[in-house]
Amino acid sequence: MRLEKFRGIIPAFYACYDDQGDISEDRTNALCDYLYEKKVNGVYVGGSSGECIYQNLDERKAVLSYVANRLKGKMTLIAHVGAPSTRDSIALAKHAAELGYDALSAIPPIYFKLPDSSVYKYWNEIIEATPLEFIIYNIPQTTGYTLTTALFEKLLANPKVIGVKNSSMPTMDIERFKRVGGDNVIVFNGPDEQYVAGRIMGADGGIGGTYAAMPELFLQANEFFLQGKFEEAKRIQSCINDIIIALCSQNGSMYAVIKEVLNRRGVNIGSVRGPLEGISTEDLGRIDRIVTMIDEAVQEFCK
Ligand SMILES: CC(=O)N[C@@H]([C@@H](O)[C@H](O)[C@H](O)CO)[C@@H](O)CC(=O)C(=O)O
Repeated sequence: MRLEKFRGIIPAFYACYDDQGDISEDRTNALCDYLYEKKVNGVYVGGSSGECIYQNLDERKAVLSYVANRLKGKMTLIAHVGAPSTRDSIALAKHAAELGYDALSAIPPIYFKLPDSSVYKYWNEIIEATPLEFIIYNIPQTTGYTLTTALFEKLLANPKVIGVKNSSMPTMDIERFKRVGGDNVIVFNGPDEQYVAGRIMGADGGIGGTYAAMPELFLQANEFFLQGKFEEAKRIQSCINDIIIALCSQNGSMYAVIKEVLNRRGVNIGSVRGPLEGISTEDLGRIDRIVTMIDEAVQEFCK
């Protein structure tokens, strides 16, 4: 029961900028309200989709504050606090704890290739800095570090470690982490393209970078899974994958394209920070088509 609040569809929260590219409280609030109305189970704040890597400490603290002020008590809040140094990660963790977040999460150390002992120490120092529970973030394709089941098991010896957000591509990794952790550990599916497969392999829910562009579809995929309607789940996943491929096939980065999709859906959260590329004029017409794909899929599956 304790972990029930972490199950389901948890969109990775996007960075919300004003027209000058600064963090915008109003636009952050607008994204919070949109996700609340869509009835998602929680938000994962300040991760990859939050462009954490391109924001300074004060900006990241501000985002954590704005989201907590708007959504605390309305849904589950997870703060991603991974930063280049342990010191900054701990500062973010303490800030999130003061704001009443439900759990912390962090990528492993980046840039230098560090041994498992350093990664273990880094995560443990964050975990020990606050009373909050902790979710490990395994995303080898961006960090270059792959969490092993052995290190996962070692980390789980600390009862504050409640699970892993697994963004590696093999769904077998989900099955292995679940095997090690058992029922008292939450495993999140990371690759949105295989949400349904991840659930079948044992994931308890998902945290995803494309969920907020089409929350209705992921919530419905989750429902189909829970109802044992696997044919329908497979069909909606297939539609979602067509949309994700389109989101990733433009001149602008996937996040810039998603932000324009959201703009068309009535939520303006600005664009992306360099070096991520914004959308081009040729993208505009193609984004119209993506919005239509989402609308048609919602009409077909979410009655
Ligand atoms: C590599 C990567 O960015 N993976 C994404 C996916 O949600 C990804 O955007 C999606 O599967 C589309 O490829 C998430 O796992 C990351 C995420 O949720 C986050 O921290 O923002």
